[in-house]
Amino acid sequence: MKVTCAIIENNGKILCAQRSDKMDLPKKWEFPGGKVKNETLEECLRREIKEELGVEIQVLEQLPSNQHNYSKSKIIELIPFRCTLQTFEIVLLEHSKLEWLPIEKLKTLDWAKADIPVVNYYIKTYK
Ligand SMILES: Nc1nc2c([nH]c(=O)n2[C@H]2C[C@H](O)[C@@H](COP(=O)(O)OP(=O)(O)OP(=O)(O)O)O2)c(=O)[nH]1
Repeated sequence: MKVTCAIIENNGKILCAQRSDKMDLPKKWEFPGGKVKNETLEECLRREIKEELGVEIQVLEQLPSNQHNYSKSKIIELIPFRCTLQTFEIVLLEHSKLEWLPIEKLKTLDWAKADIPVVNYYIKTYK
């Protein structure tokens, strides 16, 4: 299953989102995004960010994907993109919490397993 996610940068901080109790991987931190349907990766990302946060984004670049096998039936290819905001009124529509963190603090969160290599790559590349 392909999943896109947005590493949204603003004022030197990165938007991190906590999954709600109703989602799978409850309470885990992630980058907002979701499953790719019949659309391009960028279309998926823009659609998901609008659905989850109510904002428009600019997509800057695609970063290396990471595959993680949560179980036999749940194998995720997480495809991250660096993004910025085009509109700024964020609303919490699906997640339980949002945090804007500086790059040095990203590691303090309890990330979904598939995100850990993505976080590590981002820190190594952009700090
Ligand atoms: N969005 C997102 N999902 C992630 C990340 N890391 C990670 O393991 N996942 C997993 C959690 C989910 O099992 C899957 C994404 O599915 P989802 O439920 O968020 O996506 P969706 O909005 O398309 O879901 P649905 O309600 O249409 O079923 O990928 C991440 O950083 N962002």
